[in-house]
Amino acid sequence: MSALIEDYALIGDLQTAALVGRNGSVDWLCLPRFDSAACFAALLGDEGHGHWRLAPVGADECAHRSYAGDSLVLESVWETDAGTVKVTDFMPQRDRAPDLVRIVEGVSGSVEMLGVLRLRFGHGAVVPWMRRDDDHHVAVAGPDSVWLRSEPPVSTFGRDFSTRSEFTVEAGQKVAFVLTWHPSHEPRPALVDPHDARDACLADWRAWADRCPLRGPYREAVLRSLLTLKALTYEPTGGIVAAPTTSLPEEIGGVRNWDYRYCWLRDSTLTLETLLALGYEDEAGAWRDWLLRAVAGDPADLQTMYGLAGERRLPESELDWLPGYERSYPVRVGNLAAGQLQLDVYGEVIDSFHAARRGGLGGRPHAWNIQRCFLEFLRDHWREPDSGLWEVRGPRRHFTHSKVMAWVAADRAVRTLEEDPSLRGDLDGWRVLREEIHREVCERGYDAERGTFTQYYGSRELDAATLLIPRVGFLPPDDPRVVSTVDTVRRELLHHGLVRRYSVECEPVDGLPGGEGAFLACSFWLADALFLTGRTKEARELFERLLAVRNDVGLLAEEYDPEAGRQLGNFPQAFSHIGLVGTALLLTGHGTAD
Ligand SMILES: OC[C@H]1O[C@H](O[C@H]2O[C@H](CO)[C@@H](O)[C@H](O)[C@H]2O)[C@H](O)[C@@H](O)[C@@H]1O
Repeated sequence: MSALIEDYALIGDLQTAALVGRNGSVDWLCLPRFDSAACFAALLGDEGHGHWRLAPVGADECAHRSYAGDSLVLESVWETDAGTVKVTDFMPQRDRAPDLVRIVEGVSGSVEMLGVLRLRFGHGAVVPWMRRDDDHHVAVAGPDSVWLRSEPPVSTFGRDFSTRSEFTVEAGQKVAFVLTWHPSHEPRPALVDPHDARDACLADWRAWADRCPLRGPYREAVLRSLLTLKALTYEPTGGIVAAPTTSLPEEIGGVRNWDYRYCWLRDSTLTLETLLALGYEDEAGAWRDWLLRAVAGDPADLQTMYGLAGERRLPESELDWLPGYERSYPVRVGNLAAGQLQLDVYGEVIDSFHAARRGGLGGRPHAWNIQRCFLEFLRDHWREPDSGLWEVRGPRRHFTHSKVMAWVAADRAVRTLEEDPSLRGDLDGWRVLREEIHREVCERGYDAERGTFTQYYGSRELDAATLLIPRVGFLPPDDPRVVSTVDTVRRELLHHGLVRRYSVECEPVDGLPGGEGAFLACSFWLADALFLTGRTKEARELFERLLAVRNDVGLLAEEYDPEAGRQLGNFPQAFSHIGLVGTALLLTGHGTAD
């Protein structure tokens, strides 16, 4: 039986990230980048697919754990009959090879410890050769090499295709393990001092967190979300991944298992707006520059997602040797949705440029050219059906949310021109375009009989994405159509107090078998819509309910099964954490609808 998704904590070095279970096992780690093959893939299989457990002999789970202050340095405390130990796990921010550091510290008594390391490169498929070299245990297979050492050296030996470390820690003693990856054709990189690295790592994260201006009741939750969003950033390029995992299921045992280790324009532009709203201009600027590089070219070739450096080919395939999280099969890498037409993306990107300008981020001369090209593309294509923000794998439709976001694109472009007449653009033509889209959405996307915006033209289905209509400024919050849409979505998509993105009961629009949990980002959007339509108390209650869904270290997956009380989907997911920060800002008077 795998650990629960919410049993994991995240550590990372701004180029990749690892998931550490409450049982002391690192069950997921891709090296050297987020989108590289995993060398620990037990998350999607079992220990034989690679993991590294470090725990007192015979103990199941740590007694409690937390991050050291506002950092990504994880401290797990183990209480045993023989004494107490603390294990500190982190990945030093990188200026060289990636390291995973685990420091065991005796707190009281004398505790026997066991480390079991099973490296399985190639997403759990490749068993490396091991050798000893210069106080290290070295694993090599093909392009990958991993070096393990401990300070002080402890008894470490091979058994059953694993590397075991057996030692005892007394109160006050420390044993530090450092696992270092590097390309196997290169010499071993310089050694990192684990204790100095810990201090530096803590100082870096704290300095970053200190820049958050938000005070008050939600500061701790917001900061953890911000730290998580920052941890999903690939620092060398400024790209931001949607989540560090692939194929954590949206339904246990189901097929809705996708690879999120890529940079979605939608998720990332929302991350940028979130960071910018809190003054994190460096990250926002790095993302904006990433975006300008990634999307350069014909606007018709715009993808919904890219690789960490803007790579375009992300072919989807199935890893048939991995059984999947709790047998949720297939495990996929790559993502077919990259090539879908999703019209909302144009609106999100242009909106983020608009937010960046208003947030004081200095312009880039070619940024406006790209927006103009996008607008011209939309003018010719906005009437086409698309796959929508939910990336349905069924037929393309005229999704109401996609058209609303096409309106956002035109609206922001018009407003930018009005604010800065020195820019070139077809102001009159774009005003007409904005008006045309608005009229059509109100005529064809709104069901007057039911009193609600619908998922797509002519459908009776609902879509929680229509909750964003007041947030993006398409209609004012007190418009009766907005108020009744919020009520209808709340009545029909609410599932044990949280919101489903759409109904999957009868003939699902997404073309996929099976169901899924409540969608956490949509649940935050309902809280926003309730707040904007004046129902502050209900908004706050829903927000508090959502805060309670976070795991013990403040992390959220994509979805939640309220009946089973379990998190579902890739973890931790940027979309959910963006939702959390957005709602907290609204509730505390720091955010506004556009
Ligand atoms: O459910 C079907 C789709 O699910 C994934 O997309 C979802 O995650 C994206 C990243 O967070 C988000 O941008 C999108 O709105 C979500 O629907 C998956 O990546 C798709 O391939 C899949 O069709």
